[in-house]
Amino acid sequence: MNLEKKDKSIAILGLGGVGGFLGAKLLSGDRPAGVEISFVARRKTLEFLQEKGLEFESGEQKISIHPDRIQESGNTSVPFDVVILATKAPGLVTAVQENQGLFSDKTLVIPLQNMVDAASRIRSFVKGAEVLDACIYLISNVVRPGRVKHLGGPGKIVAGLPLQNDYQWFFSLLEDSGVPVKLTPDIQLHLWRKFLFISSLGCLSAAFGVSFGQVKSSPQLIAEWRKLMQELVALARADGVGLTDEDLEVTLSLLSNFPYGSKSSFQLDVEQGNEGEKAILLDEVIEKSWQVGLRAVNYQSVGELIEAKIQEYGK
Ligand SMILES: NC(=O)C1=CN([C@@H]2O[C@H](COP(=O)(O)OP(=O)(O)OC[C@H]3O[C@@H](n4cnc5c(N)ncnc54)[C@H](OP(=O)(O)O)[C@@H]3O)[C@@H](O)[C@H]2O)C=CC1
Ligand SMILES: CC(C)(CO)C(=O)C(=O)O
Repeated sequence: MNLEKKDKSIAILGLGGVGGFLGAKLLSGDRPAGVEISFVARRKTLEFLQEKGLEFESGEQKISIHPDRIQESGNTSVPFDVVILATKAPGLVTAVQENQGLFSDKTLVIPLQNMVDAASRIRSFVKGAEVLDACIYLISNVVRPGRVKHLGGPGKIVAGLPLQNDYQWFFSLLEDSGVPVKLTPDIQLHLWRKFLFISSLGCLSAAFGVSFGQVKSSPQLIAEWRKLMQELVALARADGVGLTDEDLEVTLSLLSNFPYGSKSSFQLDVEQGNEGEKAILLDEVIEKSWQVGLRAVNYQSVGELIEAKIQEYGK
């Protein structure tokens, strides 16, 4: 890859499943000398990274990785060329607000949360930086703070088209590091299709305490899942995004890509008595449906079951 004369800098904010995966890929790949990579972390993750670096496991590969710089979240002052946002959805806006030093009007910002509107929520806090709608196809979890295990998925990033052409070096670097990239004008459709899967299956599996395999083998659960997806399709259409019944069938078929015992991360959170990304995956679906005159009654029903489970497991 040819770099321009000016050096380039990349910050990853949030070093969990997604941030750790990308950090490990970028740092263990064939990185040109002019590219600096920094981690922005907090609490136990920060301590572990400072002491031991990032421990990353994928299949047979087990590596320990040290970025060029590790910064404490909330204590950042130098703007970067690219900032990857990899916190969970509920903490996204706060993380951005408390790290405004990372951004300038020359920065490209890539939020990777499972949300349909992450970019628009943070745009006013990033000092005129360009923010791309984006998502990542991956299964990668924190084993303990600072230690990340990649379980599956290519880590492919799908993003909207940047307004300027200045960022090709970054997308080439990702590709060269083994992270596939697709830039598309249809990013809203991609985000909604992903959300269709993550939100409906996450809520269903959390509400009934079932693995993906159990869902697949139960006609009754599949019927419940369809009802949730129909409510999302209606909401997407009200939002001007043309999800179709075919998207719903494709989403159903995605279950075959997962091992029988797979669980959604939302279900794992609920089983720990945590809300996890409930605000985005469930509460806002109900609220936004209401705002456009739809009644997401099936989401409301699973919401009650999930609330009871959080109370039960949280005791
Ligand atoms: N994991 C996956 O395979 C996939 C996840 N996603 C989505 O990507 C997003 C991230 O998920 P995931 O990586 O699993 O989440 P994790 O919880 O594993 O990682 C989030 C990390 O962000 C850190 N963080 C939160 N707030 C801040 C802050 N203010 N400053 C610095 N660090 C912060 C957390 O630290 P702390 O522990 O201190 O809170 C944690 O280390 C979610 O929206 C998820 O739905 C999408 C596709 C796949
Ligand atoms: C479905 C899965 C495990 C993989 O994309 C996921 O990301 C989630 O549950 O949030």
